[in-house]
Amino acid sequence: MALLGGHEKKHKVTIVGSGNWGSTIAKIIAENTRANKELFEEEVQMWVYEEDVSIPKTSPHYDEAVGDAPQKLTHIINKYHENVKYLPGIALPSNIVANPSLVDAVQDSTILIFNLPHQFIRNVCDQIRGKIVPFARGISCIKGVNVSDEGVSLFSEWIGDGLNIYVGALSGANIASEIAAEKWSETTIAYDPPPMDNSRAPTPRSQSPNVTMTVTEPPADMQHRDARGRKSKAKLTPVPAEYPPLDHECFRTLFHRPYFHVQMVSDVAGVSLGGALKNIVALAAGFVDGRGWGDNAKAAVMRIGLMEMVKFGKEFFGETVRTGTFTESSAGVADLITSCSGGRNFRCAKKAVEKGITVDEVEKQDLNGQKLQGTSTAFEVNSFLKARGLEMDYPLFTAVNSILLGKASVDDIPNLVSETEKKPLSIL
Ligand SMILES: NC(=O)c1ccc[n+]([C@@H]2O[C@H](COP(=O)([O-])OP(=O)(O)OC[C@H]3O[C@@H](n4cnc5c(N)ncnc54)[C@H](O)[C@@H]3O)[C@@H](O)[C@H]2O)c1
Ligand SMILES: O=P(O)(O)OC[C@H](O)CO
Repeated sequence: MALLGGHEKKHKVTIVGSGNWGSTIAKIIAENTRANKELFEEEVQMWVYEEDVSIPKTSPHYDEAVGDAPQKLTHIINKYHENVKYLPGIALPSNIVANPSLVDAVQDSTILIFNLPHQFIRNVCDQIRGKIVPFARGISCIKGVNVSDEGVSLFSEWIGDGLNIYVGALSGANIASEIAAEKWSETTIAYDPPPMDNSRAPTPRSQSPNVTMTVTEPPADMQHRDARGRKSKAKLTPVPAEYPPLDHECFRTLFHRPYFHVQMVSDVAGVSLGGALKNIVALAAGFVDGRGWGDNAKAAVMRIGLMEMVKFGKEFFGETVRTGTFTESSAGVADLITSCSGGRNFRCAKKAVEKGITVDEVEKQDLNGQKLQGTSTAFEVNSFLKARGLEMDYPLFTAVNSILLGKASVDDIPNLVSETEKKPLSIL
């Protein structure tokens, strides 16, 4: 029987991750699957890294009979429709199912949303490799880059290559707590549909989208290209014609809300790098603010940081990366501004300088299990630059890493970045 959208099957969506941003994105998606039942299964699976959590006395869900006794986080989310640890005070739609089993949560899902701190993604992908729908497509909401001996890669591509699926990227000026409270914001989704998705695959014999199903191999000329324009390593399987197309319109419908406006673009590298590298700049902004230097100093590190973000993108991902993604989209300059105003990296770096303690110590004391991405990204990007003798070409990124390691102080920043003042302005 054909469904309303003219397709026999609907997409099933799983959110892999349930932290501050993961739970917020789950809320957005569950509202949209409920509103677009012709395209999506209403129920949304959310994989939760299981923990024992005590409900605080101040919570409306505190039960005298249970008291402070720890309960499973998945049980709490499914019973009270609230992630009391990572997104307290926000009602989650009842069509979100918190699932502690990663393999079970992703089973039969045709859309996978990866949303967890980047240090955990490797282990997660290892567990689900070969256990997902072969024609699934993904979106990575992770703000970080993957650095190895071979070089630097985007998490969207790293996940896609590992799982043999295509993965786009979502990033923007998106402080989760504001969006969860339905305060208006914008985001950018980079999705560059594989060519085979434009000429749909024949309907497979099996009626169930399980992993043993055989699907026709795409012709060689349908090989997808990665963000650097090279042939993608992922061996993609076409999406069967009985599903709604997984195109810009479909993803916009899945993510766009009246309070969360979506711009669709194709520059996956620019969007991903914007989200990852701004975290290093936000630490710098926190350092100078914590030192009491005020808005002029903060604007200076943001200016230099933006230059280094664009330079890094062009130098290591080639001309396919668009300068406009950094200077015009929510994933670029807008995210830089919001992160340097009220993000966790900014706030923790500021407090570290004010209190004379390390950023890691503030993270442990203040964030209740949430994870900063800027500290590890600063370290990873520095190892990558150092191995290539390029530290001095990125003086702000290098200064942030040196301050984190205790090898430089905030007072050194003006001298460390002063070479940038001698550079001529580029003509755009
Ligand atoms: N929070 C925000 O405002 C925000 C906004 C936009 C993007 N992001 C990005 O989204 C990504 C996810 O961030 P978040 O804010 O949802 O996470 P978070 O900082 O709230 O991190 C905690 C999450 O990590 C999980 N976790 C802890 N130990 C784990 C383990 N060993 N294995 C797997 N998971 C484990 C926890 O269960 C929890 O879900 C990050 O890349 C972040 O930069 C965050
Ligand atoms: O709180 P942060 O520093 O992880 O930043 C959150 C978001 O990335 C802002 O867009």
